[in-house]
This record gives sequence, structure tokens and C-alpha cells, in this order.
Amino acid sequence: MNKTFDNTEQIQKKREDYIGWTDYFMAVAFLAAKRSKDPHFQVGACIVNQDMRIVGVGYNGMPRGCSDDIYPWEKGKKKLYVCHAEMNAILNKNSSDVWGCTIYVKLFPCNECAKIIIQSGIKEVVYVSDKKAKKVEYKASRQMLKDAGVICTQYKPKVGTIVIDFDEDNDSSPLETEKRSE
Ligand SMILES: O=c1ccn([C@H]2C[C@H](O)[C@@H](COP(=O)(O)O)O2)c(=O)[nH]1
Ligand SMILES: [Zn+2]
Repeated sequence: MNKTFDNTEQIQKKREDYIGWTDYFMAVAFLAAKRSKDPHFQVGACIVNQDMRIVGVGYNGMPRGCSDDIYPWEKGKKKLYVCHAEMNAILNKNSSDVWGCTIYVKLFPCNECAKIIIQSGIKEVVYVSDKKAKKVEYKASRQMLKDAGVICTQYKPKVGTIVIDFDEDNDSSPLETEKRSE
């Protein structure tokens, strides 16, 4: 019996349907992907340290100063310019380094991202989609990550969908849409 709470009244139990850590970090990666302007494929990444703190988030997009209204999004052209989600997440880090961290990503990383992941000291990759596995870039990334001892785990989230209802704590009228430039 916990001495701090040894009253005889019924104690309300915590809720049980909260999301687990892995679903949470993967959901952050998926949410970040929603910021991507790539019309064909949106990728997000979330880096987590050994204390389960998020230390970096990123998505695929044009470099700073290179307008995503002007630079090309066509397949075959964009690859010259687009910064990948993993690279952005690492560069956006709010800690001194990402040594020993885990990166949660929508898509298994390409060869360029694998090199950056390895060299930054990230020790684990958790991904959902492996849809590009047959491409040479992804065969190379898988090989490099394996040889570098980076653990790669495909993850099937425990929940199929996570709904975010911005109105859930509003009793009556829905939120007024505030005009903001994005
Ligand atoms: O590791 C990766 C691989 C790809 N992306 C981004 C880059 C592009 O915007 C899209 C699609 O890539 P393709 O060159 O058409 O394969 O996904 C990424 O962020 N991270
Ligand atoms: Zn990449």
C-alpha cells in the first residue's frame, strides 16, 4: 500500500488509452511530413535522445532562401535541390549532438541520409515504409547502416490513425478560423 495515498476512498485510475512512446514519436514524424510541399512524397523525421526527449524534427523541403514556389518539384529535377527530412531533423537539432539517438522516419532513409545518420552517431532507425527498398540508393543505405551497426526496425504503429481535433475542449461553437500566413 502506498503510504502517501492510504485513504479508503476510491482513487480514480489513470486513462489507459494514451499512445505509447513509439506511436507518439512516429506521429510527430508523420505530422512534420504534413509540412512538406513535395506534391509526390512527404517525409518527416523525429530524433529522440536516450532520455526520450525530442531533439530534432524535420521534413523534406527546399533549402532556406530557395523558394518552394520557384524551385522545381518534378521528379528527376527536385533531387538536385530538396533537403531530405532526416538531414533537416539532424541540422535542426536543439542539442549539442545526436549521438546515441533514435530517428523515427516515415520512409527508410536513402543513401545520402544514411551517411549523415551514421556520421552523426544516431544508433537506431525506426521506419514505417520500405516502399523504395528495390532502388539502388536504398540497397546502398541498408548495407551502410548494417555495416555501421545502426539498428533498423520497421514499425507497425499500434493505432491505425490518430485524430487531432482542435475543437475537442470547446463546449459549443467551433473555433473561428484565424487568418495566418504560412
Ligand atoms: O531519405 C529520404 C528520401 C527521400 N526523401 C524525400 C525527398 C523527396 O522530396 C521525396 C521523394 O524522393 P525521390 O527522390 O522522389 O525518391 O522524399 C526524404 O526526405 N528522405
Ligand atoms: Zn534521404
